[in-house]
Amino acid sequence: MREAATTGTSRTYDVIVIGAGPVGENVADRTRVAGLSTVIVESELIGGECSYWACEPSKALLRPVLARADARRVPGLRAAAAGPLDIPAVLAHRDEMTFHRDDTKQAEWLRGVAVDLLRGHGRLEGPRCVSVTTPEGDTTVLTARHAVVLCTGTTAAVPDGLGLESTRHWTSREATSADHVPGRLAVVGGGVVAVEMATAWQGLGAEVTMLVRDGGLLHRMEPFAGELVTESLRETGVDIRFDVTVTAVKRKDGDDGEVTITLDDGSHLVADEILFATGRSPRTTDVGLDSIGLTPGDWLAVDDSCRVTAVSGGWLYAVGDVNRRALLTHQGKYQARIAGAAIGSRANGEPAQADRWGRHAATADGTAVPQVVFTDPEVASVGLTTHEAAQSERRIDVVDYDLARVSGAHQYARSYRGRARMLVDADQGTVVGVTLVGPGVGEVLHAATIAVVGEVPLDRLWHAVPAFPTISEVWLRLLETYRDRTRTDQDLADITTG
Ligand SMILES: Cc1cc2nc3c(=O)[nH]c(=O)nc-3n(C[C@H](O)[C@H](O)[C@H](O)COP(=O)(O)OP(=O)(O)OC[C@H]3O[C@@H](n4cnc5c(N)ncnc54)[C@H](O)[C@@H]3O)c2cc1C
Ligand SMILES: NC(=O)c1ccc[n+]([C@@H]2O[C@H](COP(=O)([O-])OP(=O)(O)OC[C@H]3O[C@@H](n4cnc5c(N)ncnc54)[C@H](O)[C@@H]3O)[C@@H](O)[C@H]2O)c1
Repeated sequence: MREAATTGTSRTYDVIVIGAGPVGENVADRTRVAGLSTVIVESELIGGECSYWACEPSKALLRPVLARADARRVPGLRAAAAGPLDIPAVLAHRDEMTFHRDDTKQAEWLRGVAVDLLRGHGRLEGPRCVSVTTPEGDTTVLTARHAVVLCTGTTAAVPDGLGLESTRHWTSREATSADHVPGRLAVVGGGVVAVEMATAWQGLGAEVTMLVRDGGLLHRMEPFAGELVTESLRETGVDIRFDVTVTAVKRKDGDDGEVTITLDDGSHLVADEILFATGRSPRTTDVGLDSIGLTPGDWLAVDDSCRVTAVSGGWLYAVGDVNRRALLTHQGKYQARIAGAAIGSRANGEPAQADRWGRHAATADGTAVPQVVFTDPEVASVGLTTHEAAQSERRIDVVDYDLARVSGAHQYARSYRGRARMLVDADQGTVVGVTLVGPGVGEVLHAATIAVVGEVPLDRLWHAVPAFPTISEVWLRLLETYRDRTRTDQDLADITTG
């Protein structure tokens, strides 16, 4: 492969990546490993949303809250963990985890893997052509020999019609970077950001009210997940109001005053801050989609190798959040490894292995996306939910187990509350979905992911023995429950007679 070529303010590379979030970084690494000269364009910070305003800071805020909740359930620790959290220490830890929003180390990493970095805003100017406007206002034109990869991620979506353009409010960025605990925080939304941020800020001392338009929290997951999280948030003092819509938001005395929120039932709520955790929009409004016949602001549909399906010539890829397949860092990085390898093979004239579970197909996006929601209790899921299974053609058996009956859970916490569900494809005899809700279940999830991705027959899973006494023993209990339930009349006759 050829190295980068420079003429004046024009440069040619094999691959141009726009957006140096976790996904763009991984695409660039993989195309470089495949021997392709690669440039990455970043308009803000290398590391993207995840490193500075999403995964990392949110988990740094949540960790002390969840650790304290866990400690309070361990006999002998309750009194020691009764006190308030050391807020300056928590916020300082959060700032360390986000490197004080300094991306020097990430830039060094890019240099180390021989990826060129161009800071500025990238825009398509037609097939394989990208212009980059630097912060100083200069423009560089880049041409790609093989591929342009859009990894521009998403921004917070807020409702129209509330005048939010001129009313100070929080989105996920402010909720993860605030430097003080608000007295009263209203959280609009009932999805993942809403429940995590309500957990964090209530735990840090705010009085949180959740305003949820729909009838439950975490509505894309198994209903018992949202129910258990609701119960627990309410116990910690969060006021959760379902089936309400915000109709007006007004701040007193300009930017600094309290905010009055009007709801569609005519009631009002006064808070110090209001967080809109109401989903995401793709960052495609200003990336030159119109120059290639696409609509600015749209999500970018891709095939399993992450090639944009609406563009001919096979040169444009969209990887990570921006393709809407799974808005999760780990899944975007998985796509990045696959797309990077596919670009490498295609550039070398080799056919892509894009069949199901092939090297160049992000097959797991459709069957086995793991997710952990860091609430108390945690929610961990992979594969199908019961609702999704009902839409499929498959014959599915649903197996439930009360996690409180697992020995490891008893050891983990007194009065452990949790629940597990396993979905079995009755014809294949394999696990196609697992949801676990309970303290500490996040670390148990990967076994489920392996079972689903590996399509491990239940007959073989019996030989995967969970250590005693761990929460993983839930696997044995789920298998036993399924076995006992699916015994045939003949089996039962054999048992009673012999
Ligand atoms: C509060 C919150 C918590 C989350 N927690 C988790 C979690 O615990 N686990 C998890 O898996 N996921 C989590 N997510 C989701 C996760 O943040 C995203 O899935 C992930 O950041 C997507 O990575 P990405 O690289 O596709 O996009 P991003 O991280 O958004 O990065 C895109 C990059 O592209 C740059 N860019 C955009 N347009 C241009 C342009 N025109 N020119 C140059 N550069 C451009 C941006 O500046 C940015 O750096 C969370 C999200 C939120 C909001
Ligand atoms: N731990 C994790 O893995 C983690 C943590 C945070 C975020 N994320 C990812 O980030 C993505 C975005 O999360 P999110 O919570 O912003 O989105 P979401 O789609 O999960 O939830 C959005 C919520 O806002 C509600 N809503 C939408 N429009 C509304 C309106 N106009 N008024 C009132 N309510 C409205 C929806 O009903 C829903 O409850 C998720 O897809 C998730 O995968 C992951």
